[in-house]
Amino acid sequence: MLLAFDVGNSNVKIGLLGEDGRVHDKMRISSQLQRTADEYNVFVNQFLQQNQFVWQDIEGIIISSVVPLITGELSIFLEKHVEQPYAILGPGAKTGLKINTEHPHELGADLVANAAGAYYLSQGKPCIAIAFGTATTFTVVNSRSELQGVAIAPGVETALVSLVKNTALLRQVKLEMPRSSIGRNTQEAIRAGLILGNLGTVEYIVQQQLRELRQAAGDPELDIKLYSTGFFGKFYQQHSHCLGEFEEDLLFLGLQQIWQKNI
Ligand SMILES: Nc1ncnc2c1ncn2[C@@H]1O[C@H](COP(=O)(O)OP(=O)(O)O)[C@@H](O)[C@H]1O
Ligand SMILES: CC(C)(COP(=O)(O)O)[C@@H](O)C(=O)NCCC(=O)O
Repeated sequence: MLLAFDVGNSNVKIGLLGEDGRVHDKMRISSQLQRTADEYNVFVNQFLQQNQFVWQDIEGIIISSVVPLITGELSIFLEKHVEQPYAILGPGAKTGLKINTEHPHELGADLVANAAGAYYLSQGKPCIAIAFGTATTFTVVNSRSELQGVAIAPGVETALVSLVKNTALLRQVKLEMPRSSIGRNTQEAIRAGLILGNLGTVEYIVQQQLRELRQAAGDPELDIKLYSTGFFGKFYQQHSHCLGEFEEDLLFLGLQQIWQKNI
C-alpha cells in the first residue's frame, strides 16, 4: 500500500493506494498553513487505524504539493515519526513524460501528477488533464509524450470570492447551475455570470488546445483524450460534452505511476 499526499491550495487529500493504483480510502483536510508535523502525525495515524492498517503495511509515501510551507511540515512529520521511504515530487523525478515547458522547475507538482495520470489512462495517447480546484488547470500532453504546457485560470470559487471581496453589495452564493443565463435576482445573476462564464471559458480553452495540438501534429483527426478531475470536476463534466471522462482520483493515479517509476 502506498500513502499519497496531494497538497492543494484549499485541501490536503491523503490517499491509500493499492498496487493497481486503486484508491482504498482517502481523507480530505483543509490546507491550513499553521498545522504542525505532530498534527499530521495524529491525522495520518487515525486514518491508518480507521482502515485497520499499521505502518508496516505501507511500502512508501509520495507527496505532490503546491504549498511549500505544508511540504515542509509534512517532511518534518515523516522524518520524525515514519521509517518508510518517502518521495516529494519535484524536478528530476521520472514521470514517463518529457517536461517540455520553458521553465520546468516552476511547474506545479499537481500538474505533473495529473498529466502522468491522464497519460497512463490514455495509454500513451495525447491528452489533456483538466483540474477544477482552487485554480482550474489544463495540462497538455502532446503526441510526442511531452508535457507541453498548461493553461491556468481562476477556479470558480476563487473567482466568486474575488467578486464578493471587490464589491459592496454582492454576497456569497451557492454554486449551482442557474435556471437561466438571464438572472432575475442577484443570486441567479451571479450564478449566470460565474457558472456559465466558467463553463464557456473552460470549453473555449479546451477547444483551443485541441486545435493547437492537432495543428502541430499535422493531423486534424488526432485522437486526444480528455480527463476532468478536482472538487468541481464532476459538476462541470455533467454540464458539458467536451470535458471527457471524470476521474476523481487522477492525481493519485499519476502519483502511483510516478512512484513505480522511481523505486
Ligand atoms: N467540502 C467542500 N465544500 C465546498 N467547497 C469545497 C469543499 N472542498 C473543496 N471545496 C472547494 O473546491 C476548491 C478546491 O478544490 P480541490 O479539488 O480540493 O483543490 P485544491 O487541490 O486546489 O485544494 C476550492 O475552491 C474549495 O473552496
Ligand atoms: C496552478 C496551481 C496554483 C494549481 O493549484 P491548485 O488549484 O491545485 O491548488 C499550482 O499548480 C501552482 O501553484 N503551480 C505553479 C505554477 C505553474 O505550474 O506553472
